Order: sequence, then C-alpha cells, then structure tokens
Amino acid sequence: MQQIEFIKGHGTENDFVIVPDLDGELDLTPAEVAAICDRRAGIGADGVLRVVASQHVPDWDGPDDLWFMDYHNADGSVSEMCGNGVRVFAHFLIERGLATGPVIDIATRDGLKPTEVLADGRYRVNMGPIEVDDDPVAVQVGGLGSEISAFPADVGNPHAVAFVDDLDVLELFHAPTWAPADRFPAGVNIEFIKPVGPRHIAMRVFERGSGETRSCGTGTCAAAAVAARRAGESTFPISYRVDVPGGTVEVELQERQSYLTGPAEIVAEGTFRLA
Ligand SMILES: N[C@@H](CCC[C@H](N)C(=O)O)C(=O)O
Repeated sequence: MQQIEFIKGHGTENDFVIVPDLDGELDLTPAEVAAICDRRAGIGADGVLRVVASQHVPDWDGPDDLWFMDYHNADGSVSEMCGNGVRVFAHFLIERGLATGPVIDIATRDGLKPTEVLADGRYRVNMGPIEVDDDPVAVQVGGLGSEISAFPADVGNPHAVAFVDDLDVLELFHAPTWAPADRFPAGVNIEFIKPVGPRHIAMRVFERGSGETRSCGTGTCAAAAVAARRAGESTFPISYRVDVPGGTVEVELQERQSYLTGPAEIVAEGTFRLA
C-alpha cells in the first residue's frame, strides 16, 4: 500500500486536497482521485491539486522553473483551470516556502496564471480573457418548471450562466441538462445567478465533474462577465461582487483581462493510504 502526503485547503469553501508531487513521480489515476475526494470513504473534496515542477509535465511548453497546478475534479476528470484552486495552490506554495510573493506565476493547463498576494492576505489571480457567447443554450434544472436560457462563457474552461429569480428553489443534487446536447461536447459548468444590487450578484453552481460546490472561481468570473454583457457595460475596468454559498469574491473585468480576488485557507494535513 502506498501512502501519500496530503494537505487540505479551501477557497470560499470550494475544497481541495493538495498532493505535493514535486518531482512528478506520482501517477494518480482517476479512481485514486475519486477515492481521495470521496466524502465518506476518503478525505473529501471538490477536487485534487497535484503540485508538480513544470519541468516534469510533458504537455507544458512554457518556462520549466514554475509550479504546475495539475487539477482534477472529484470524479477523477481533469479540467483546464480552477480559479479557487489557484489561490489555494499559491497559499500552499508560500506556506511551504516553495515560492515567495508578491506575484507567483502558476502554470496550469490554461497557461500561466500570475497570482498576487495582497496585503490583506487575499489572493488576486490574473484569469486572462473571458469569451462570452450571446447565443444561449436552453437549460433544464430541478426546481424550475420550465427551461431557462444560459449564456456560454469560456474562462479557459467551459461555463454557461443563467439568470434566475430565486436561487433557493434550485435542486442541484441532479445535474442540469442543456440543449442542444452537442453544444458542450466536453461538458460544462453551469452557474445560476441572481442580481442583488449594482454590480453585485449571488450565485450557485453545478460543476462539471464535482456536482454542486459552495463556490467556483472560474464560475464567478463567467457570471460577472455575462452579467456585465447583459447589462450593456462598455466602460472598463469594472468590478463585480459575487456572493456564493461559501463566501464572497471580487471579479474585476478589464477590456481583455479579468482578475479574481478572494481568500485561501489551509486547514489540515496528513497521510492518505492509496488502496
Ligand atoms: N471549482 C473550480 C473549477 C473546477 C473545474 C471545473 N469543475 C471544470 O470541470 O471545468 C474553480 O474554482 O474555478
């Protein structure tokens, strides 16, 4: 039986198991990731963040002196990006002395994500450009009698954002479905948002590969970008406050960049027995 070191952390209660594998020696299978993330038989988490030196990542074609965030969803699938995960990853690197601030360049499947440690202890991630599609898909979700429209937004990973009048009625223990079904061949994260005030929205999310989570950083960026587009915002930069069940983050939208600011916490560490 193999024992691996783990650290548990979260960003606005989007929780992760961090697995340090600095020299890239660990080949975590989807089944092993799912076992780690199992909330009854494992540690429990929305995803796994494997920490590996970029020189040991065959598909990475950027600088070879960075830390690569190898992100996995709770079901073992991989995603291009995780916004809350990047903040927690940066916090781990600093706590371990593997990086110093104020800005850390983190390598991801969606490229470099420069992440700044702010004086108040929060982290501000340059999330890059967000592409919003004005052609909606029809989403069917539990708790609502009829279909609703959701606007696709690409934050490096795929999202669709729907406006609702009441977040509390949504039944997100079943995956929403969308039509046409071939619109997101690799699946999609679906955000439900309700305007709360000027540039202030509340959000719930059903994540691809993880189910309902208490926050999704890339999802908050998609939500803010869609809300700004539907509100006809045309002068940038602007900032949105996004309330999620696990807390609050800020999303700054510039012409061609977006920034996600929020907290990151480390709460536990130990060893896990891989079966
Ligand atoms: N929770 C993350 C997003 C994780 C990946 C997502 N489930 C996907 O499959 O694209 C975040 O904070 O952005």
